[in-house]
Amino acid sequence: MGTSDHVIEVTGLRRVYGGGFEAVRGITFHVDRGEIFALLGTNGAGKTSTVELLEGLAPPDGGRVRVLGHDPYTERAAVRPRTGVMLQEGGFPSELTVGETARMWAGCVSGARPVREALALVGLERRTDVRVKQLSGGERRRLDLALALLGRPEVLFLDEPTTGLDAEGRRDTWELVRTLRDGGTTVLLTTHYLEEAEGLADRVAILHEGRIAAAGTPAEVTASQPSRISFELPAGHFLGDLPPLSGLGVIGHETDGRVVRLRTRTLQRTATELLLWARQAGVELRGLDVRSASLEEAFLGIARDVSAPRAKEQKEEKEKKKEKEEYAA
Ligand SMILES: Nc1ncnc2c1ncn2[C@@H]1O[C@H](COP(=O)(O)OP(=O)(O)OP(=O)(O)O)[C@@H](O)[C@H]1O
Repeated sequence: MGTSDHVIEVTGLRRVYGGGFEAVRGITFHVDRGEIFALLGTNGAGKTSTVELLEGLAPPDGGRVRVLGHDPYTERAAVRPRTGVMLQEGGFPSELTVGETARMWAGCVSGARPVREALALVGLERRTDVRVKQLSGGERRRLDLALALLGRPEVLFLDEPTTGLDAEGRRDTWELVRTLRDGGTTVLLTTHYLEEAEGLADRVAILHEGRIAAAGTPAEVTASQPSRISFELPAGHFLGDLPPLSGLGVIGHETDGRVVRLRTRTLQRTATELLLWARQAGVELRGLDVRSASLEEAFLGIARDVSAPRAKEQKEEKEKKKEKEEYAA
């Protein structure tokens, strides 16, 4: 792996499905040892298509993947024993019990941790004798995770590990992922729970239509989006009574009855000016709420920004085609 601490290295990666559909369109990123890296994106953005290439389940149609310094597809034997994989669909024999399934799996892994320990990590130690088919959806996800952990992997791939889990199950899973990371495991995961990714991931990449639309720490990604301030207009006051909004650094506003919502890229300045005005006017700003953009807002903003020019292009193309057809007729 050279001197680099990049446990996962992805360069110009492409995946094209039969019929020519390009699901992954040249993406580049890396994950360092002991990092939690979250791949986020709307449905169909290309997350699973990417993770499958990292797991060595298919060869890329362009670009390069390295996991622990090896090509996960052509050098599977070198990579597989050091990685743990939790797919979206586990698919193990449903007639076996939890314990039998885990023992069978452990038999295929060298240096496996004790089955009891793996099941205890995910809170399934009391379900050892239950048949897999009798488990709830959330319990199956936990069993998937226990199996991925059996080989004490250095790198863990988790594709939507908390889908189907209740709030407590999700919290426990994230806690476990954090503990594994603190123990030096490198984790690459996908999730639809943006709030949780924000608290958990060291770095994220937002995929949109097969491309990386934004990447960095959650703070870096959210910094590109405006902050928000909302409050209730004091009785007897109107929007026009506030100092000129552009002078406060406000870049957009809306009202809903007496509630005012402001957007700003200079949060401290706008909030300070607003509070100074309130003090001078001797009024209270009820329901005052001041907040930086969340990862969810950044996510929606990015999806909108990337889609808007595409939608415009498509509309123009349609109009041109219509004009041509009318001309031909
Ligand atoms: N085997 C396949 N053949 C053709 N197209 C596929 C195949 N698998 C996935 N796709 C398409 O590739 C695109 C990306 O799919 P992918 O499953 O990677 O997205 P995702 O980001 O994981 O979505 P989700 O959040 O819904 O799981 C989608 O448009 C999907 O329809």
